[in-house]
Amino acid sequence: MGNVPDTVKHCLSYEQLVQDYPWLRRWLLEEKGVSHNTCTRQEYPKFVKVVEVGPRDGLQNEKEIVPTGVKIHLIDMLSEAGLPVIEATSFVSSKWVPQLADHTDVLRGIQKKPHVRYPVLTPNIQGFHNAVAAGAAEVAVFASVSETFSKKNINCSIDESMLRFQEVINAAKEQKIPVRGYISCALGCPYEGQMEPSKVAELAKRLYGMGCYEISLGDTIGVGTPGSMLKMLQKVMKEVPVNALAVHCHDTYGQALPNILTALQQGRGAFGNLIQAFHKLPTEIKKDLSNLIKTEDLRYTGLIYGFLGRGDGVNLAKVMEAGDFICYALQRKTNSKVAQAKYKTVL
Ligand SMILES: CC(C)(COP(=O)([O-])OP(=O)([O-])OC[C@H]1O[C@@H](n2cnc3c(N)ncnc32)[C@H](O)[C@@H]1OP(=O)([O-])[O-])[C@@H](O)C(=O)NCCC(=O)NCCSC(=O)C[C@@](C)(O)CC(=O)[O-]
Repeated sequence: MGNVPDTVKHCLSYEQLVQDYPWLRRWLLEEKGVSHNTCTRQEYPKFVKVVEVGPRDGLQNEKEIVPTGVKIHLIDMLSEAGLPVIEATSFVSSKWVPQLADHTDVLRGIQKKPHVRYPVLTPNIQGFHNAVAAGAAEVAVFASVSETFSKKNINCSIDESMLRFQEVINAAKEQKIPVRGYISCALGCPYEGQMEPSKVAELAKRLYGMGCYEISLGDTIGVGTPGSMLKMLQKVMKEVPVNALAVHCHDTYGQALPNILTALQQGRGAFGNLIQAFHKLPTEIKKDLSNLIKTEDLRYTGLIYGFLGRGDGVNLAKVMEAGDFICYALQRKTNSKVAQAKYKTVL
């Protein structure tokens, strides 16, 4: 591609720029000897699955208990918006996460749509049994690559957590219930700092080997960059098939979107999201710096770059309505850029 700098070559809207600006086209051709036809776009997967985690991850650390009816309505609105997977709640200890103590009522109260999946988090066999009794048809276990984080989050070592998860996975297999596996701190831990990509890969391999159908790699505190994401994924992809990987990006430093785009360029097909509400995890673990990428923002980018919106049935306006609803219920201002944008006509 001649002397076109990498930054331009990799600019996602390069083709559009060249089309829109004849002087740029002429300059490239005459000065640099580059025909615009030789420039290619970055490739994205044809299909990207969005796992909406707002009702669980977004709400789990709200100090004031959100009424069960609000949670149910939020999930129903997200179902109406056409999102294919909505993580509904967690079957964890109410002493650890009081906000989600109403997990059974939430799961029983929502209007389940036939084509929508509603996974729930289950840290152990007790959580699994409770979840199944409440009607869960899919569950997720959540490990961490950091020993300290594991202790603080689920009160056991990584090895102990694996024994618990194996128990959950075995029971789930018997009932033909699919299990997702999360790995927290894949790009950094609030206690231990940087994590070795090879350790993430090893843990991902373990969880996948144990029977998780998908491994979601969590940038739990949002410290990743496209560079560290790429490095980590390259290791993990050697151990787990690419179509069984997902990313779950927090946006502490505003890097979630570039990190997701980097992952998508490697072929990842799924990632966790959050509609507009602020995201907070147990304050001790995440302070309130971290917030997940907003579904509206991700979807907007996806529509523009073409990796979302190809007849997948997700309605951005309805996702935004759900965001407005939960922000109103929590009396928060949205921090979604798309929701804040004044001019909506482009949508
Ligand atoms: C794992 C435990 C339960 C261990 O907690 P523990 O205190 O070690 O549990 P235990 O086995 O010693 O039992 C103590 C009590 O908890 C009860 N208990 C035991 N298990 C359950 C259960 N499943 N559901 C309800 N109750 C339960 C058990 O019955 C007993 O009750 P008691 O006899 O005292 O009345 C606890 O540490 C816990 O609930 N942790 C969850 C914390 C959490 O949800 N954190 C946020 C998750 S988000 C995340 O991890 C990151 C993610 C996924 O978003 C991705 C990313 O961003 O990286």
